[in-house]
Amino acid sequence: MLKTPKALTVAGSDSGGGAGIQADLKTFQELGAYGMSVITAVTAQNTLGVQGIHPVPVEMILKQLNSIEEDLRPEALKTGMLFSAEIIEAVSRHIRKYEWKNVVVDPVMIAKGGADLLRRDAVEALKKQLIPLASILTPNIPEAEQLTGRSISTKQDREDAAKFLHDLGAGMIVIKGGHLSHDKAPVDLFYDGEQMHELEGRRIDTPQTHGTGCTFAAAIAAELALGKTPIHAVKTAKTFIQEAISHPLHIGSGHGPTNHWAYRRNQA
Ligand SMILES: Nc1ncnc2c1ncn2[C@@H]1O[C@H](COP(=O)(O)OP(=O)(O)OP(=O)(O)O)[C@@H](O)[C@H]1O
Ligand SMILES: Cc1ncc(COP(=O)(O)O)c(N)n1
Repeated sequence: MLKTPKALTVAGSDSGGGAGIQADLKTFQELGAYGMSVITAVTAQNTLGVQGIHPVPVEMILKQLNSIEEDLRPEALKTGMLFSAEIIEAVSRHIRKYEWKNVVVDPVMIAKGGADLLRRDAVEALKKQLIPLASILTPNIPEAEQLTGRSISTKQDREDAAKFLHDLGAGMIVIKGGHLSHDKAPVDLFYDGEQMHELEGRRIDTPQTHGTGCTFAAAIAAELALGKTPIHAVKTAKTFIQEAISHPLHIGSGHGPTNHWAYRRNQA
């Protein structure tokens, strides 16, 4: 019997469906991994912004993790919005205890509209507890600046930041280029612990970029669950997000979601 690849997302729910758990599950499905979720926080959210955040109690997060551990152990997992130091510590302890492999950490901090998705006092827990467990860490440029305490403007700065994060314990790092200035291509920098690779992209001038980081990290996790190598996984994720941004859905009147089925449609 063929084994079904299973991928888990540990993240916040986005009622608007463009980011968080909802974006992750759609991405897993499109890439052929069976998707599972542990919800860390419920957000009331749409394309205009975040209207409310309700963190899930830690005991309930642990119950969700244990239910999956006992019966449905994933081949890969992805973390997104973790909101507090308490949640980061509980999730990290679980990953360590059960030696979960293929851990993609998207260090979500601030939503596109400016809402805090991670408490400021939780950054240290992220650095100390979770980053050392990351097989692949995927900060955007402002997140990499927060984690390294350095400002990042040049390519050399991005390479130095990737090395700094590797020294914190992350196995591999992708510094995403979405936040580079608008006249620049959104090149992502992938550091595999030995070599730097540039993941080329074409900038699409659109406001429909809600959940791009979630989708990108979820695509990496799905590919790792399918048994692909890290370099293959990040390259597929880059193509996946490029297609998803290139074929927007025009939903809502703010930062709309990307189009998760564009990749598969273009492969067909
Ligand atoms: N306008 C764009 N055109 C093409 N690719 C883009 C664009 N914006 C982002 N990307 C790509 O999308 C991926 C996610 O990058 P980004 O820097 O937007 O992450 P993020 O800020 O964490 O996203 P989010 O916070 O929305 O989840 C990267 O591969 C990046 O290069
Ligand atoms: C639950 C959740 N997780 C992550 C994001 C980040 O996505 P974006 O930066 O596009 O708002 C979000 N808005 N909501």
